[in-house]
Amino acid sequence: MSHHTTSECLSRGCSYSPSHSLEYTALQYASRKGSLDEVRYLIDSGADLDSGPDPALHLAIRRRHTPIALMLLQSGAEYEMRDSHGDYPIHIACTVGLLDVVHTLCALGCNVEVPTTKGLYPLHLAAKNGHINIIRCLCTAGCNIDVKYSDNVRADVTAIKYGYNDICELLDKLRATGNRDQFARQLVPTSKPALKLSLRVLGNCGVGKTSMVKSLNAGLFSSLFRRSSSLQSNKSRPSSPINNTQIEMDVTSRQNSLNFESTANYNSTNGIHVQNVDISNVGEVTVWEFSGQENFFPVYHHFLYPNPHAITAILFNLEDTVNVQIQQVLFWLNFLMARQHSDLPSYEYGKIVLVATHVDTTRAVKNQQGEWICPDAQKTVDAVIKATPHAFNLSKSYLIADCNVPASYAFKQLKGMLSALKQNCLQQSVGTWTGLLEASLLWLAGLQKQYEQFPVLTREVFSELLRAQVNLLASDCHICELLQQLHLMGEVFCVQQLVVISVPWLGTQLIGELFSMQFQNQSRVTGVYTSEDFQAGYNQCDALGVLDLLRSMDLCVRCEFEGDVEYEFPIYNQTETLSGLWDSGDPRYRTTGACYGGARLQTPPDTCHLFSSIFTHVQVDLRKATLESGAANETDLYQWYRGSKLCTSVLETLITLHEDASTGDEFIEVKIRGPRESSQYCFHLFEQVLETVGQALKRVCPGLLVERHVLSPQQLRIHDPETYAYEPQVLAAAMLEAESTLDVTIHNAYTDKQESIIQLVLFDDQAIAHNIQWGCALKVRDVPTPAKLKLCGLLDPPEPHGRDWCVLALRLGLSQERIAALDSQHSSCTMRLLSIADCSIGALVASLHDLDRGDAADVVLRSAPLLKVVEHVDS
Ligand SMILES: Nc1nc2c(ncn2[C@@H]2O[C@H](COP(=O)(O)OP(=O)(O)OP(=O)(O)O)[C@@H](O)[C@H]2O)c(=O)[nH]1
Repeated sequence: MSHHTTSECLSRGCSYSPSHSLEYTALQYASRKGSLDEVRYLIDSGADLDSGPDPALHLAIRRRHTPIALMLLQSGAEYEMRDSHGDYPIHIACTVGLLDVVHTLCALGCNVEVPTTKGLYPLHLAAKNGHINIIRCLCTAGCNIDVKYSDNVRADVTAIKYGYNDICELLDKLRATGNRDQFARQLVPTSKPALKLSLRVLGNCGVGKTSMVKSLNAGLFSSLFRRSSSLQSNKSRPSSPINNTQIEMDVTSRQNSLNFESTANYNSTNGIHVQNVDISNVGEVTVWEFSGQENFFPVYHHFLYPNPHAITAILFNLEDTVNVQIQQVLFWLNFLMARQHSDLPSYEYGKIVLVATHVDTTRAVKNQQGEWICPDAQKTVDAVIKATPHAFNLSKSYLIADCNVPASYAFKQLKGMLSALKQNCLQQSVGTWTGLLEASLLWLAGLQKQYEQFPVLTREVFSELLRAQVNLLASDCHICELLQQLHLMGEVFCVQQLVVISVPWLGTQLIGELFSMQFQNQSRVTGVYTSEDFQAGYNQCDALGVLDLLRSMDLCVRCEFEGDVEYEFPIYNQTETLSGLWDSGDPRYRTTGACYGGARLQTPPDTCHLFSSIFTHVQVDLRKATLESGAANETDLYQWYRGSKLCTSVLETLITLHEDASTGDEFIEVKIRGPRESSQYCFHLFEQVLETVGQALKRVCPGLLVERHVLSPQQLRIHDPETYAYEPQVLAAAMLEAESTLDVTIHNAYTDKQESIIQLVLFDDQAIAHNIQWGCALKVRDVPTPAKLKLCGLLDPPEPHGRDWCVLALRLGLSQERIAALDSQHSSCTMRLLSIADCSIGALVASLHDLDRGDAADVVLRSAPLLKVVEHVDS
């Protein structure tokens, strides 16, 4: 131990050990050194946990190795024992400030009122070192707050002496209120689960989301009333929004079928309508109704977080053609799955249920139970299930409803599903109800009134208020857990450092207004606001607060130019593309040897329209990255509607969103150019921009599968309006087959010429090859998780000819025992297999081909990374 640590320790109150003179056991050594693996191994091999005089536990805590200390405690290490300095573990933990360890010690029932040999109590030690959360923990565990140090000093006095007034104040208040026991009891977890179900309702405009929620909300009497009102609304309802002529067109034009605009003949929901609905036999359910209007989609990922207590309903209208129904449902299913982390087990997101609506206006008939029989609905559901084998949480059973009739079979079924989910959750007893949660729920109702105007607090203010008004002893950990529970229940919405205490306000008054068509039509075309401008446009509450919240939700970026602060909202940017943005006549890029390169990011062929709701987030991240890189970099970023241009000294990069008018397919194009001899620079900037774009896509849509197609540099150089894009699976297959990757050349179908891999991705500079690793040589773990999930859909189901995951495992050299051992971890066998397979991507593809699973091989080839930039190795 160094001299420095010695004096530090002495001043902090716990003792100093001349440890090098002691003889340690292996466990003591490993614990002191902080080697978790060694400690685990030694514990497993039966090492004596408590050999002294300085036991492993004491040593680990002194060196602040929390995980080791916790492991030793879990394994039964003795904690009521002094070390060579006369300290108990609790003394050391209170001195150095290991809250988790103190927490665990208290939970194990350790004595919190034992003094050190110098007469200091744990409370004094924590007070002296300013660990207020540990003070809370000790008080919760029942320690005497009036206990006096040997010179007759109380802990609050110690705190004052060392300048920790907050601790003194806490102890004073505790003494004054006399509610300490009640506070402590509130923090004790009960066996009752913290459970409130959520129902998320998604679908295009006018499919019946609002009507369904209203019916769900209707009591017996109002339900009688709703039936008659619905008849009226049907009468007044003009012909269905999509008429027959349009249906004919839909077969060729996917865009038309994915019409996200609402027709004017009903009141379309704006934003996200969040409400509590009390359902008989189920109890309170938070219902989230997501508007079908496209302008709101960019915020939905914030609300589609993992929640095993949720059911998500996707509605579709039976008045549409089957084709349109399928496309709409697939859109929403892909939209949802894109927002799920593919590596989380699917139950984390709850079940997805399809609901066919408007059955009353079709020619469907009812059976004796009152259940609708509708072949069209069946066709749609079958097609959707077939197209998405990897949607593991999609329920096979679906509902058919007239959304305006609450007392019908479909609603009974829906309530049955919610009730079954509740039973299921109760059995698994997820989450723990505490008195604190209960008290907080009551308290929140009052707080919402108090902050009605702008119901947003920082976590810090929330904690302060909660402690002042609910529970003085709630530690940061308690509050963190409480906020997670409240967030999951839909009672609050936490984003970064902010807590929104009224979720309905957030969904309707804030998002519903600010991103409505009406507001967007009046917004500034550049999307750039000063806080005063913003206040003028939205005067319901303080602009700075709102801007802070929107910034936390990544909807705008705060930019400071020479002391002036502006907020950029790519979501409002309606600026047209500037002409001359990518001027073919620019002399810098006309010389021979000028560098050109580009890529097209696409979602898989069977998906469409997933990028529009994300692209503004790409623009947010591009702005942030530009600000972070600093002005020193001579970097300028121009942004317009669906496009950005980055100018970095001599290089130009264009990032644009395109939609193929004939198919509705979308892609993000990234193009770069630089003068001659800038290949290295181009290559690295290009990869960096792709990384930024990729990160933004991942942030919003962690489950989105993105393919990287390569644009022909030959054609980019001559500004050919129709540039050929090489498909990733073609490139990857060619590279796999070639003896040497650098020799690969590929045929350009537009120009009928060959282009080499060096030209395609290395800016015609072979030297760059030293800085990269080719995709096929990467390991299976580098396959993006969404692609792995897709493989699960293909390889999990047992195959009569054994062409499934079992045989794949054998081919990859994984023994039977290994596979069997894996069975207990993940829900999908393929996912387990891919998580441990240590072979290259190329080997995986080869094995899949050997198994005659071209479909699975294709998924890998399309989505595997093309290359990976490795640490700069100078050639
Ligand atoms: N006949 C019939 N009409 C329905 C049914 N469901 C909804 N409607 C009618 O269709 C219109 C639109 O329904 P909403 O429930 O408002 O649609 P929505 O899905 O909430 O639409 P947005 O709020 O725009 O996202 C209303 O006039 C409803 O009365 C149904 O099952 N049968």
